[in-house]
Formats: sequence, structure tokens, C-alpha cells
Amino acid sequence: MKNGLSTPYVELDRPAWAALRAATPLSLTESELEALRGTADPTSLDEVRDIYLPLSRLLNLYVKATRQRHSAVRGFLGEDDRPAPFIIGIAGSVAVGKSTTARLLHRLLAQWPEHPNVELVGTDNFLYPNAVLEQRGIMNRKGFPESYDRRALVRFVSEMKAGAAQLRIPVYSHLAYDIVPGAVQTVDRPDILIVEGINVLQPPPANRLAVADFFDFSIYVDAKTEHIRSWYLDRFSELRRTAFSDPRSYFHDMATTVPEDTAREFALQTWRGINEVNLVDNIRPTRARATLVLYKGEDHQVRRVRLRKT
Ligand SMILES: Nc1ncnc2c1ncn2[C@@H]1O[C@H](COP(=O)(O)OP(=O)(O)O)[C@@H](O)[C@H]1O
Ligand SMILES: CC(C)(COP(=O)(O)O)[C@@H](O)C(=O)NCCC(=O)O
Repeated sequence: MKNGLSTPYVELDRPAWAALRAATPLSLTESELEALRGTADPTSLDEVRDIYLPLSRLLNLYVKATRQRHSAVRGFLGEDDRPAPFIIGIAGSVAVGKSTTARLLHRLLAQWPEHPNVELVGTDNFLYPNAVLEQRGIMNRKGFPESYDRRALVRFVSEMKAGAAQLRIPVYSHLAYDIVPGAVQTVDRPDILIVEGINVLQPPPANRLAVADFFDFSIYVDAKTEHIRSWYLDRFSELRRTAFSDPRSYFHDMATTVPEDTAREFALQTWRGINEVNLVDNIRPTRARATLVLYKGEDHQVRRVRLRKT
């Protein structure tokens, strides 16, 4: 229906969204942005100004409103414990640029005048180790729902929400392409927790809780599949010149013995056989549940923003 009453969403083009920045100041320099950008990601200061500052302003309003609601409920119950962390989920395909979005928000939110303690957690930390994936015959399903320890991830966000201190979670390394044995990330009662990963809006199995049940706000980063494919391939080429040349890289042979066209074909097969199937079957179907969708054009710039109003 076109009357706008039957849809819970409002869609804004880039200029309309950018205008909602109001007076939010830009507090990021080009060199700081450089350090936050992912490999082959061209996000510019214009993008920060037009897209991320309005988002930072909206999140600030959400955090304040959520705090007020929690404190009303605590008052009702006669409790006076500290507020639960505000949890933001960031979803989207492999290679769409979620981690740049997550790192930018991490930085912008931490710079609010109230200086909240913001923590960022990637769901790749909850992937099963390669040894387990191999044992289960699902090494070629890395990133699919069954490749994650879903229960451990749900337990983590649920304990965070309940105010648990010093939670220790595993650590995934893109370089090793595996969970790092013995490594831990400690997350200690942040004011705001950002949880980033392809699977964060996935529905739960029947009668179970989903990670997204603990989110106060969620963002889906979207683009046309053909554009994400070319970003994936370009990034693979760039990684061949950079990260893969590190002898510790799982893909070291791609930078040394494997010729360029064979490496590109390998990347294309990985995209087609794993990441695109996962995008179409499992990731994009979760988009409707996001509070906010960022639609990127071919040049990685956000063209439109869709916000859930209700
Ligand atoms: N094989 C790899 N080796 C090193 N870094 C990688 C590799 N694959 C992905 N990355 C990096 O890991 C980060 C997350 O990538 P990904 O999960 O595809 O999500 P997104 O591109 O949406 O942030 C990116 O910054 C990317 O550059
Ligand atoms: C580790 C990933 C599943 C991303 O996981 P996420 O951080 O989104 O939970 C992905 O980067 C990946 O490795 N996919 C497998 C196919 C590939 O090598 O591209």
C-alpha cells in the first residue's frame, strides 16, 4: 500500500537523511578514519558526515529513551542496580563493509559528551574452530548458521544484558582463518555493546531465544549482490598483496605459489559456492527485522536509508 500507514518503515534518500545530522559535530580526522577502514573499503569523511553523524544522533536519542524506560521499570520494582548495556546489532553479507560500519560507530559513540564505554564484539569469535567444522564436514559452510556456536553467543548477550562483569569470549583470527587457541577477549560491563556479524538477525530455532532478542537497535548493511561480489573479489586481490603475504596467513599460497588468475577463480568460487548462497538463503531474509537499513551503491556510498518507525 502506498499511503504509508501500512508500513512500519520510512525511507529517506541521502540528502534527506544527511540533513538529520543537525548540529552533531564531526570529530574524526582523515588519518583516524584511515585506521578504521577495512581492506579496500573507500568510506570517506563525507560518508561519515552524511550517514554516520545522523545515525550517531539517532542512537543517542535511542540510548537516552531506553535508559529512561529501564529506570522507570527499576523504580517500579524498587531495584537500584546499574542500567543494562544498550546493545546494537550490525548485520549484512560478507564483504559488505559491516566491520567498517561497526568500528566507525564504536568511535563516534565513544566520543559523545557523556563518554560511554563502548565495546565491539564480532560474531566470528563464536564460529566453531576449523577442527570442529572439519569433523562435522561443514568447512565449506563457514558463516552459515550451523557454523556458529549459537548457544554460546546467545548466552553471552543475555549475560551482558543481565549486567555480568568480565565475560571472556573466544577470539577469531582472519589471518589464521580459525579460532586462536587459548586467546580470549574480555568484555566488562560496557554502557554500549556493538555485536557485528552476518548472522546477528537470524531467527532462533523454535522455542529458543535469538541474539536479536537482546538488541535495542539493529542495522543491516545492504547492497546489490553483484556489487558485493565485486567488492569481495577486489578485496581478495588486495589481501593477496597484503595480509596473505604474511607466512602465518591461511591463504599464504595465494600470495606466493598460486598465479593471479587461479587465485581470482578461487575467490570467485568461494563467493559463488559459500558467501553468495549464504547471503541469499540466510542473511538477506533477515533484513526486514533491522531497525535501520543502509543501502549502498556500487561505489560503497550509502544512497538510501530505511528506518523502522514502529
Ligand atoms: N582472509 C582474510 N584475511 C585477512 N583479513 C580478512 C580476510 N577476510 C576478511 N578479512 C577482513 O576482515 C574484516 C571482516 O570481513 P567480513 O566478515 O567479510 O565483513 P565486512 O566486509 O562486512 O566487514 C574485513 O575488514 C576484512 O578486510
Ligand atoms: C568469518 C566469516 C564467516 C565472517 O563472519 P562474521 O564476522 O560475520 O561472523 C567470513 O569472513 C568467512 O570467512 N567466510 C567464509 C568464506 C570465505 O573465506 O570468504
